[in-house]
Amino acid sequence: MAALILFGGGGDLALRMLLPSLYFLDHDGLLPDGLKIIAAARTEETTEAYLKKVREAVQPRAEADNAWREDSWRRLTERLEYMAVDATDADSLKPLKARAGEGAITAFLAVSPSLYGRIVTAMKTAGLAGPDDRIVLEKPVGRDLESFREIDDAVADAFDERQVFRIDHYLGKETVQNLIALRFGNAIFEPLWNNLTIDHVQITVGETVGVGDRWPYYDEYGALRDMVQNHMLQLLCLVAMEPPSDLDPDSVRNEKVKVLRSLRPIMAEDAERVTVRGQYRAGDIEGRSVESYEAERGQPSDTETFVALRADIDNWRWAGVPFFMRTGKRLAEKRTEIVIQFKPVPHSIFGHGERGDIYDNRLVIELQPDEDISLSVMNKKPGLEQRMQLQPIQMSLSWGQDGKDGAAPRRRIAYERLLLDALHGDSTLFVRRDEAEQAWKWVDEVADAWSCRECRPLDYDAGSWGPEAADLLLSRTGRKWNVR
Ligand SMILES: NC(=O)C1=CN([C@@H]2O[C@H](COP(=O)(O)OP(=O)(O)OC[C@H]3O[C@@H](n4cnc5c(N)ncnc54)[C@H](OP(=O)(O)O)[C@@H]3O)[C@@H](O)[C@H]2O)C=CC1
Ligand SMILES: O=C1O[C@H](COP(=O)(O)O)[C@@H](O)[C@H](O)[C@H]1O
Repeated sequence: MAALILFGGGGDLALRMLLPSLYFLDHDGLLPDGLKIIAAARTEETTEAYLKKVREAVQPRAEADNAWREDSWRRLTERLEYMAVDATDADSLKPLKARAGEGAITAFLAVSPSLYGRIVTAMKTAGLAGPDDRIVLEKPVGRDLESFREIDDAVADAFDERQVFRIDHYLGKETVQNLIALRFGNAIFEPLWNNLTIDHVQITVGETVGVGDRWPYYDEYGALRDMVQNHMLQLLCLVAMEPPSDLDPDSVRNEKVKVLRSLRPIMAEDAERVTVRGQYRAGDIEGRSVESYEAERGQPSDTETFVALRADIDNWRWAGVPFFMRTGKRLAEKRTEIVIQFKPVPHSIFGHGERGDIYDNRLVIELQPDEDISLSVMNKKPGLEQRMQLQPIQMSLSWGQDGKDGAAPRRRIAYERLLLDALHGDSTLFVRRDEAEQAWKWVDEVADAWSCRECRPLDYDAGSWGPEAADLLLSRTGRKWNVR
């Protein structure tokens, strides 16, 4: 019988994301028959007390989706138990091994990455790293290339690469997978997907939340390492990669690595021209006053809570097409989107002026708050005017209403897909070692460029779209952000 072990089973990630995901999977009958789930952390508590906490976390979320059923909850509780263990201590893990039984083990490390090395070593000693076992690692693995390699070497000492599942939860998001379907399941986009037709690409991950209590972690990492190294570069790879020969994990990941290897390094002399660092001061968000990062942190800090960058991909497909990325905390909106901005028509036959009424076509892949893919195209305004009037319209390419009773399907938590794939041993949506290495290499160069130039973060008001310099990054090249 297989077992899933959640190290850090009482932590924020486990209670907010992993256990609700497991509830939904069980509710939908998707968990493997007989799968045991063992939540493990150091706190001494009974399974009963633990289940009470889990229920408090899961029930409101499931009710909000009209998916709370007592019999589904009972089914989950029959397979879920809690064990108090110190995961860094092999002796403490031995009873866990006995409880997990003989089947394959999937261990999810929802603990601080600083413990990964010691935990995998203890797992190996305790017999929890057999050839059929798997390990799932949460990001961030390391703080730079060197520390990534140090941790990953310890992991590689216990597990083969095929057993290691490095999570980037953005890859579990439905729209991110839909991007793969859009690009490679349709013939119409591929001929346009290059520097002949595309002017530039924008990737925005805006958050309204602040850093808050997470500052001890965040202050050491900042937005570059927390978001760009992983989520944003993964999105960039999926937009920019060549068509893989199939959906085999290595075929897809080989293509992503090629993109990362083609990223032009950002050197110290480029830092001011192609990057912007920011940090929020106090401001208003959604009608509420919020404090500055410095106040949350309790002292001044040089950590960036906002980054905007221009990335260039030096290959045939993308030569001359800038990829603009921006992400930040305490921005005006919670909004994640990828914008593919097409070039203008070569000559306008409509009206006067340089371009007449024409707006350039734009494909917007929205991940949050809504999931949607829309293409803006020009259309004739209805009417009998002498001169034909045009208007842009948005064509939504979203998936259809194919849920139960014709309703839209439930929006799944990204971890549902990823947990299921890890349990089935499918690593397509996980990050391979060389991918993480290349991403760290590029990010390290940006961080080095900043420290060479002593680039301090620029202030921005909470509730804005970041420092003005982020707008200038585009306007200097005659472009602008889709949302400002
Ligand atoms: N929270 C989030 O939204 C996100 C988190 N992550 C990553 O997920 C991981 C966990 O984060 P988060 O849940 O926020 O952290 P928390 O601090 O909330 O939880 C950590 C958990 O680890 C347990 N733990 C600590 N030491 C040990 C040990 N030696 N043996 C067994 N269990 C231990 C703690 O319980 P106890 O003290 O009882 O041992 C606790 O249950 C981190 O890598 C983080 O970067 C990534 C993306 C988002
Ligand atoms: O990994 C992380 O992601 C979240 C944003 O995730 P989302 O799914 O809500 O977009 C971010 O808040 C956090 O700082 C980062 O560690």
